[in-house]
Amino acid sequence: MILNTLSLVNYKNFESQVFDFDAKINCFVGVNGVGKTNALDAIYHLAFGKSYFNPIALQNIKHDTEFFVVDGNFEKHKRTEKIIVSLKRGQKKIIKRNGKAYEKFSEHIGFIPLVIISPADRDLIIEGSDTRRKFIDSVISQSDKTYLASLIAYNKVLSQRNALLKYFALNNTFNGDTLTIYNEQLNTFGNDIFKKRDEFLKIFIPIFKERYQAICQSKETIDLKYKSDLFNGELIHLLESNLNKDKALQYTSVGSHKDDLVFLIDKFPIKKFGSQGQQKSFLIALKLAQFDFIKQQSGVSPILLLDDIFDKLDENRVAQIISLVDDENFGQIFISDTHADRTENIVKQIHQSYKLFKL
Ligand SMILES: Nc1ncnc2c1ncn2[C@@H]1O[C@H](COP(=O)(O)OP(=O)(O)OP(=O)(O)O)[C@@H](O)[C@H]1O
Repeated sequence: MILNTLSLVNYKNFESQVFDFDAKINCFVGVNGVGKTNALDAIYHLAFGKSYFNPIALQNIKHDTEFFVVDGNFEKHKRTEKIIVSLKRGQKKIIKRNGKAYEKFSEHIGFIPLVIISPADRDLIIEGSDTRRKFIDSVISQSDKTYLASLIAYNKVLSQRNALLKYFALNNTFNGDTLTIYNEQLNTFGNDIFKKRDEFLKIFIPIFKERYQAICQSKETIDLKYKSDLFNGELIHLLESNLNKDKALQYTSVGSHKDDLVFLIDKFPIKKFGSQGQQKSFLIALKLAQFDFIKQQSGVSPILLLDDIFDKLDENRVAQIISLVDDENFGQIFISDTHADRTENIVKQIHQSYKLFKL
């Protein structure tokens, strides 16, 4: 998977910009606030139809302008694929592949395999469990369309069940029949989600551990565990046995929407006991494992976006990451960094062609 050219019109701080990329390594360098991350985000936008950093679509349009257009020419399986994402104020976002607009954006997900490593990944460690579920979900749904469908269906039934529990409490009433229907539906979709998350993590965790050990050279041990209510039994039974609690809380307190990932370093939570460099190494390992998994599933090397990853890492860890990128069959890589010299020195050590874009 290669992005050959990228053209931006009114995308964040870019008024009009065209990039002609190298097939291997591309570096955006420049001072703070010049648009390095925005350039990476534009590439992310082409793969996922949305920004990685700013979920409010309208805020990605350049201030005081009416629309943005992000236009990329990719090469996949030796074919040219033109992806255009555009948004005009007051209208719906449009994603086109080779001139044809998608009816459902979810159909596009996975078409451009891409992994981003960014300082914003820290949210995976410090924020709530929904951030970690979104991470698992985004990895699985890049290679499994039915997973995304189960997830959407599960969330729909979940909000209906929660609304019903609220209605019961508000009107001091109860109707077990409607609840049973929701329980059965949640059970079907929830079991499917649990099975897929479990299967995915059984493959993913060993890859992740290997990646971490390669970066830190076995100085510390880390672990990643899947936590789910569904390890304690079928969801339908859990929903039944928690009914009184759910009625009191007025929401569904068990199920796949409570799943989490536990991150440990030397058996303790990394959030509290990991140093900044260890946390960063953990997140990079997580994302590199995501890269490996997607590559394994799709047979295509995802595009790798490395946003500001060299800060806070010691020379050894940077060297390890470089040798990983050098040794193995990585595809195209985009790097952003404030230090042009540092970046150039680093990429020179990788025996691949590169282009440096001074913004
Ligand atoms: N909708 C928008 N319209 C205009 N400018 C925007 C918009 N959204 C963000 N910006 C500008 O983009 C700039 C930030 O760009 P970006 O995050 O890409 O910087 P960077 O080069 O990665 O900086 P750093 O080195 O600090 O990480 C800011 O100046 C911000 O005001």
